[in-house]
Amino acid sequence: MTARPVAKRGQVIGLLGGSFDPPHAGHVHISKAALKRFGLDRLWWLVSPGNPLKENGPAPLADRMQVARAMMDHPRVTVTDIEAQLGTRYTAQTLMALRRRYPGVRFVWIMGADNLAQFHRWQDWRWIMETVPIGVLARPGDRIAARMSKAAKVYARARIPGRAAHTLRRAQAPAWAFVNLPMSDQSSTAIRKRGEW
Ligand SMILES: Nc1ncnc2c1ncn2[C@@H]1O[C@H](COP(=O)(O)OP(=O)(O)OP(=O)(O)O)[C@@H](O)[C@H]1O
Ligand SMILES: O=C(O)c1ccc[n+]([C@@H]2O[C@H](COP(=O)([O-])O)[C@@H](O)[C@H]2O)c1
Repeated sequence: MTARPVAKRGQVIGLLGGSFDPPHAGHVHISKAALKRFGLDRLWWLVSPGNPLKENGPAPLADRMQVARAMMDHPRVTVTDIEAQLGTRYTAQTLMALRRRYPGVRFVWIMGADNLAQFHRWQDWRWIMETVPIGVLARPGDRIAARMSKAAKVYARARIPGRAAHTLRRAQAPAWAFVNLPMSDQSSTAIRKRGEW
């Protein structure tokens, strides 16, 4: 386990949860874009003990952490295994625990478009929507599915236009923004399929 990340009151911290099995250039790309487009002070990579919706468990957490650290070298990004420390796996539980441990810090959930498309399958997804602002980044093949998703429809009125994405940091939930950006076609599945991990 690693040291718990430090955060100051008033900071706006983006949370990029993921299996990172393995981490890749797409993660680095969206992290830099998220910092900029959503006006985040910091971004934490929450390297998950295991996605609760995925049947096959990922590679050992220590291996994924090591590669993530080597790959994501940026002064405002922290790679952490805090979910394993908190004993949480579902995002709603993680957010509850983080909000308790970091009073005065504003958290923004960050995800790729593929996750918005499936978001309504997550545990307590409405609570997540109504508790933290959500920043969504375009991903090849998933933009339409994301925009047509149940979560996008149910919370259509809470959508902030992409050009105003920088206001997400101060927005009251429910609030979400979808930003288009030059897309990366990198994926962990493809890397695993090629036998490179
Ligand atoms: N190329 C990409 N473009 C946009 N978002 C991405 C990209 N790769 C990953 N993400 C986002 O980063 C977060 C963590 O992704 P994850 O670790 O699952 O990688 P992945 O490539 O999606 O893995 P897998 O193929 O195993 O599902 C998710 O919110 C995912 O949507
Ligand atoms: O809470 C849930 O029900 C839930 C269901 C699926 C995925 N998540 C989270 O979404 C993030 C992205 O997962 P993944 O496996 O696509 O990288 C990661 O932090 C998971 O814990 C969370």
